[in-house]
This record gives sequence, structure tokens and C-alpha cells, in this order.
Amino acid sequence: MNATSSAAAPSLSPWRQYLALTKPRVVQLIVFCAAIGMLLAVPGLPDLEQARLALWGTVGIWLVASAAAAFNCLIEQHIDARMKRTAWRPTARGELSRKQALVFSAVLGGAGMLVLHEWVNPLTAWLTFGTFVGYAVIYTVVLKPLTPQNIVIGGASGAMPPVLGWAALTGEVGPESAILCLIIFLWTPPHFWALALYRVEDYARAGLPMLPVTHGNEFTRLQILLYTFVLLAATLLPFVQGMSSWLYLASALVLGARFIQYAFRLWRAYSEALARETFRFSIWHLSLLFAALLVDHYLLPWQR
Ligand code: HEM
Ligand SMILES: CC(C)=CCC/C(C)=C/CC/C(C)=C/COP(=O)(O)OP(=O)(O)O
Repeated sequence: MNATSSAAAPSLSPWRQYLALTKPRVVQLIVFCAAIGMLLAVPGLPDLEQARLALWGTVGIWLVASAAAAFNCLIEQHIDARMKRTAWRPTARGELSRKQALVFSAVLGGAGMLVLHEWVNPLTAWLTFGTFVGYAVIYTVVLKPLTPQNIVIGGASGAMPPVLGWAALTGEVGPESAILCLIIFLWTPPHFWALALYRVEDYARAGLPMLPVTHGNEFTRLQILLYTFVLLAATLLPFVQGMSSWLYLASALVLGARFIQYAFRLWRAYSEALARETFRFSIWHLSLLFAALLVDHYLLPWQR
């Protein structure tokens, strides 16, 4: 389902309606970042016990993240109905009731918590629960309608997956996972504000105080540019800290420079097409950056 789908689109089959509530593409990247956190937490290839933890950790985090997304759709039923980008969602169209969405979210979240608590460890279960509350309640209910800094503060929960992954394999929260968390935290504002620039009318209609609505297009473009610089600096930390070697460093520099280039062009002259490209690139940026961490981890372990 793409961003231009609307309330006029044909209805989805029932199982696709439930799947749509889980925001599968966003959650895929979240789970990918958590899985990388897991694999980086052990020196070489995982042994059998570590592989078991990684498998159940991935399943549990996937389930709870999907539950959080479904809970967000339930809370934002009326907001989603007012925005072109989200009006197609089954909750916004009234095809799934709030009760159905609530039961679905509770079943996924409950199953995920059980998996994490019983088959991974209680620390991962409670950190994941905290992340659920951070996104589904603190961001969605409190911050989103309140302040244009909503996604900066709320972004902390989206940044948690590597910490959850690390905790799943080691039973603790290492400084390395905090660095990965910081990277996603700083990546979130340029990721989201690029989209908010070309979806500004949606957000204004829904009455949400996103940065382009409250502070305008030009100010938002400047913020995006500034964040891409700070983000590039933060992406050097895994190398500085000795977690990764030149292969990751080179990837981080190339990806960071490209993100700055997009942000710089957008800052110089706005166009909707460029804002869309910048948003799309943000997803490539994070995906490839985390992939580079993993490739570096396995290919060049002796270089660190
Ligand atoms: C508070 C933090 C965040 C906000 C406000 C945000 C906002 C958004 C929005 C509004 C979309 C468009 C979704 C759609 O049209 O269905 C989107 C797409 C996306 N986001 Fe984020 N995001 C955040 C954090 C994250 C994080 C942490 C990740 C992954 C680690 C992520 C990955 C993605 C991906 C992969 C897409 C593309 C989905 C698609 O192609 O359908 N986002 N984000
Ligand atoms: C337990 C765990 C790992 C939870 C992860 C939480 C989570 C799903 C974070 C992703 C952030 C996200 C989907 C933002 C979309 O913004 P939005 O909700 O404002 O977008 P919308 O306008 O499309 O609803």
C-alpha cells in the first residue's frame, strides 16, 4: 500500500486489513535494526543458545512492535481518516472496529511479551514493554498533538531496537547499543520531517503541530540540514569506539555525505519531488548503515 492510496481505494481482504494495522514496512526495518543489535553483541557467529535467543528475540520484538503500530492506528482512527496518506487504513475507513483493533493489538503484544519474558529474558521483555508505552502512549497520545518536538522526544522509542536486540543476547544494555540507539534517534527527525514537508496539508487538516505546520517549510528544511550533520558525526562513533573498522567507516561517510547532499539541495530550493526523494533516501541510509555494521563485524573482525 503506498502513500497515495486513499479512502476511495477498494477494500482489503480481512487478513490484509489486520496486516495493514501493523505498519509492516516500518516494523520490518525496526526488527532489522534489533536483529543487527543482537548479532553485534556476540564476537563471532552465534552459538546454538545465542541463535535460539536471537530467533525468539526477533519474534517477540516483531510482535510487540506490530502491537504498538496497531494500537497507534486505533488511537488515531479519526486523525487517520482526515489525512490523505492514512485515510485508507482499515480503522480510518471503519472496516475494523476499535474493539477489533484493540483485541488484535492486545493478542500480538501479549504473545510478544510472553515470548520475550519466558524464552529470552525479563530485561528484554520490560525494555520492549517500555518501548511500546513510549510509542503507543507517550508519543501517540501525549506528544503528537502537543508539540512540534513530538517526533524528537518520541523518536527515543523508535531508536530502542538495537538496545532491545543487545539485551536479548547478553542480558544487559551495553554502551555499544547506546551508540546505535543515538544514531537512530538523530536519524528520525530528518527522516520524518522530509515526509512532513510534502504532507504538510494533511497534518494541518488533522490539526497536528508538526514542524512544517508550526514553523514553516524553510525552518524545517534548515532543521533537516542541521540534523544530517550531527547524524554524520554520530555515525562515526562505532568506528571511534572500536566496534567497527574502515569498511563501516567508509560506508558511514558515503551514506552521511549523500544524506547531507539531499538535505543541502532541499534547503537551497524546495520541491515536493526532492522532499520525497530525501525521505526515501533516509530509509536507504539507515538500512545500509546497519547492514554495513554487520558486514564489517563478520568480514573484518581482526581489524578492530
Ligand atoms: C517517532 C519516530 C518516527 C516517525 C514519526 C516516523 C514517521 C514515519 C511516517 C509518517 C512514515 C510514512 C508511513 C506511511 O505512509 O505508511 C514512515 C515511513 C517509514 N518509516 Fe518512519 N518514523 C519514525 C521512526 C522510524 C524508525 C525508528 C524506523 C526504522 C528503524 C522507521 C522506518 C520507516 C520505514 C521503513 C518507512 C517506509 C514505509 C513504507 O515504505 O511504507 N521509521 N515513517
Ligand atoms: C516495541 C517496539 C520495538 C516498538 C516500536 C515502536 C514503533 C512501531 C516505532 C515506529 C515509529 C513509527 C511507526 C512512526 C510512524 O509515525 P506515526 O505513528 O506518527 O505515523 P502515521 O501518521 O503513519 O500513523
